[in-house]
Amino acid sequence: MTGRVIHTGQAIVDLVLTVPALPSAGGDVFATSHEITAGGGFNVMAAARRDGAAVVYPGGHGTGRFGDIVREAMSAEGVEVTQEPTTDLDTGFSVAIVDDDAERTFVSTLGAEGRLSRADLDAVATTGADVVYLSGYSLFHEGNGRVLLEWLPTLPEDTSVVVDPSPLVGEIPEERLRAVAARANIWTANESEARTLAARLGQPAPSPTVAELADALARRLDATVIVRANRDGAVVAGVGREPLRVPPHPVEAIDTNGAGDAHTGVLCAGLATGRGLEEAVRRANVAAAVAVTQRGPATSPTSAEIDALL
Ligand SMILES: Nc1ncnc2c1ncn2[C@@H]1O[C@H](COP(=O)(O)OP(=O)(O)OP(=O)(O)O)[C@@H](O)[C@H]1O
Ligand SMILES: Cc1ncc(CO)c(N)n1
Repeated sequence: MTGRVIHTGQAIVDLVLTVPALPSAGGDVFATSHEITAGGGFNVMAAARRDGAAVVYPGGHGTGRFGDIVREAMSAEGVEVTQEPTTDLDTGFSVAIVDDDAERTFVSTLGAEGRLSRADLDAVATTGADVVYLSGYSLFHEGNGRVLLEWLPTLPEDTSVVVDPSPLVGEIPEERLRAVAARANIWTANESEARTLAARLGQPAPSPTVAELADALARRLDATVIVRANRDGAVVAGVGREPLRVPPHPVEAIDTNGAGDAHTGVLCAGLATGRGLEEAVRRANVAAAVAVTQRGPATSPTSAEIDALL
């Protein structure tokens, strides 16, 4: 059965500034280049669309220049946008400062995206074939997070709920993580955030290998856990199964930004279009590998490109 990817994150604008080095606090520097693009959760949606899934965006989007940018980008990728634009607010944005080592520093603010309501989510009429994607950016946002946590228990039993808890900023109470865990089927995180998550859940540190980390998290969360391990590919773990290492697609990385979003988008697309978990992760590794060979955030390949490389 084919379902849709219901993306409950936020489509916001990225203001990307490339600098030789970050100035210290109070300092000044000229950017060597700049770019204004749709970003944030849009990258996940674009990746899922390109791998052939129907994608629904129930989140907010504003009226103004930034709202126009994200709407145009979502329309170009064929994302179904269910809300009308918010009339009294523009779309939010991230200022992303990229230094010479491609290290990114983000400061983000939500506009219309910060006003998710229960009615917005109910309007999607999620079915058991659909895959719901949740990210830390919305789960740990005060207003949106509360609405999402109230909505999760109302989902059909068969709906897969995929959580990327990034960013695990600040003091996220363990009870909030537990409330998400009560409904989430699949957690996916990069290695450093998987370690942070394990620590928040009381996992005694240090957990030596990625496979052991994924396995420990799967038990703690009572769910399938995927740990993205950069140039080592990914590990899939679950309760009652041996952790499985899914090898990387070997490439020469140029810009790793957006690899995680491409990975998660293609993972969700695979599950929504009826692929098995392992196959979905294999495809996600290929898509993320292609994404790191190109500069920019929404650089995920099409289904045909992934098929050709598998
Ligand atoms: N150098 C590489 N070669 C091959 N595949 C890679 C490489 N770097 C990343 N990948 C692929 O991209 C996936 C996600 O990368 P990573 O583990 O860095 O996640 P992330 O930290 O969430 O990414 P991001 O840089 O977008 O935050 C990996 O699981 C892997 O499949
Ligand atoms: C999925 C995702 N990635 C990145 C950001 C930061 O802009 C966001 N809001 N959502």
